[in-house]
Order: sequence, then C-alpha cells, then structure tokens
Amino acid sequence: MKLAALETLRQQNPIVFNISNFVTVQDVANGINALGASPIMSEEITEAEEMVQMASAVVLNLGAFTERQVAQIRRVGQLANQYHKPLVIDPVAVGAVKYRKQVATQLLADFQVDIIRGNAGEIAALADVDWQAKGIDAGEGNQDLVAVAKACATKQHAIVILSGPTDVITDGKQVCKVFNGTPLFQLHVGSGDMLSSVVGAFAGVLPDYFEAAQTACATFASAGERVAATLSAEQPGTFAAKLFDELHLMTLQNLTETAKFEVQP
Ligand SMILES: Nc1ncnc2c1ncn2[C@@H]1O[C@H](COP(=O)(O)OP(=O)(O)O)[C@@H](O)[C@H]1O
Ligand SMILES: Cc1ncsc1CCOP(=O)(O)O
Ligand SMILES: [Mg+2]
Repeated sequence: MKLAALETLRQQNPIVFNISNFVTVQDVANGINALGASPIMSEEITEAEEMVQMASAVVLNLGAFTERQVAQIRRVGQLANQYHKPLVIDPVAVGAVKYRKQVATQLLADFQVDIIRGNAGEIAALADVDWQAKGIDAGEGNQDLVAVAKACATKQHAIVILSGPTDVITDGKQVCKVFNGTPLFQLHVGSGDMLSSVVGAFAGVLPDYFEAAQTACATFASAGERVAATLSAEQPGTFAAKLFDELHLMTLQNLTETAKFEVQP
C-alpha cells in the first residue's frame, strides 16, 4: 500500500474526467477537489476526445444513465483505452435492475476497464453470483466477499474493489482488505460515487492500479473514520460537511496512523 501517494496526488493535482450522475455530481466534484485532484464533468460526446486527452484518469459512473449518455460512455471508454488513460467504472445498482446489468455488461465488453468499484450487490451481479441487492445498496447475500470479488475480477479482467464495512480489493489473485470506515458513510448518498472518483484520482498518479485502488480505499475510509470519531451522535449532515474538510486537511501522518489493512499475496 502506497499511502505516500496522497502527497503525490496533492503535488500533481491530476485532472479526473468523470461521467457522473445527477444525484451526486456535486459531491464527487467537491470530494476529489478537496482531496487535491482537479475534477471535470461533461455530458457532451462532441468534446469527449479533448476531455480524455487532457485527463489523467477517467471515471464512468452508471448511476442514472440515459440512452444518449450510454453512447457517450461507450465513446469515452474507447477513447480512454486508445489514449491509455486509467479507466474506473462504478456500476450503480446493476444488482437490482436487470436493464442496468445488461448495459453494464455490454459496456464492459466494448472497452477494457482497469478498476471496477461497487458494493457487494453490484460486484456480485457482475460476477454472476447469487445475491439480493437492494436498489443502490449492497443488500443481502451469504457468499464469501473475497470469493465474490475475485470471481468478478477474473470474469471482467479488472481490478475489483468490493466496498463495504471492509473493503476488499483484488486483481483476482492477490487480495487487500481495508478495515477502516464508519457506518455514517451509508447515511450519505454519494459516498460510493465519491470513492470511485477518489480511486480515479489515485490511478492518475500511481501507475500500479492495484496499489492505487488500495490507497484510495484506505484514504477515503480513514477520512470518514476520523470524522466519525469527532461526532457525538449520528449526524449525517455534519458528517458530510466534515468529510470534505478531512479529505482536504488529512495529512500523510494522520493517514498512516489511521489506516488499517492487510495484503495477502
Ligand atoms: N458499515 C460500514 N462501516 C464502515 N464503512 C463503511 C460501511 N459501509 C460503507 N462503508 C464505506 O463507505 C464507502 C462507500 O462504500 P459503499 O457504501 O460500499 O458504496 P455505495 O455507496 O456505492 O454502496 C467506502 O469507503 C466503504 O468502506
Ligand atoms: C440515489 C441514486 N440514484 C441513482 S444514482 C444514485 C446515487 C448513488 O450513490 P452512491 O452509490 O454513492 O450511494
Ligand atoms: Mg454506489
């Protein structure tokens, strides 16, 4: 795990091109901006090539796509491959809506994604593992999460982040678990979307995408955990506001003291 990449990220201020959803776009922009990256969003296919060329990383969020946006996403994904830009996908609610799974599966066949970031319900769906996802949430299942994440990574030929109380990050063989976090993340819609773009920001400065995925998970979950430790009750609004502050203020030393993880070769 390369926690020092937090400082590299802040020095390099990578441009992260996000195709976002209308629900969480502002959280995503402000979240990665506070951390030290430079967000840019676009809904226009005509400028896709310029956007991808200028970006250090590309994040495709499938949270609320339309047919028109799917065409844009396909083009941006193909351009990211052509220009060798790290490509992250967040398959929102593919475990709960059959149409979303069909579209996501087709997109994953149309271009090569480097990192897939989803909750257990979403990653199980892309691994074709039985699971009861609930809308945008992880839902219920009794399969082993490491096995689910590995199956998804192998099937989709990508690094997979299965986020939740413990984040599981795998390339299909090696596994890293990040134990940080707080249940307050679940009280703020957009936590997962922010994490996916934080992953893009780290992939924009760390050429080893497996390391980038791990570091992003540890950084984001540690920031939330540090905020939760300052609250005296479940305060979703205060949590969200302080999360932006912490993403900006957290030092490498704070991160190193907070991060709890294990890597299995
Ligand atoms: N119960 C929990 N305890 C601790 N951290 C959590 C919990 N649930 C989610 N997280 C954290 O919240 C962030 C967003 O993940 P997740 O909730 O899985 O995404 P999504 O919003 O897409 O469902 C991650 O950093 C994850 O570690
Ligand atoms: C509520 C909602 N509906 C469509 S996308 C979206 C946001 C999902 O955000 P997250 O997965 O980060 O909680
Ligand atoms: Mg999500």
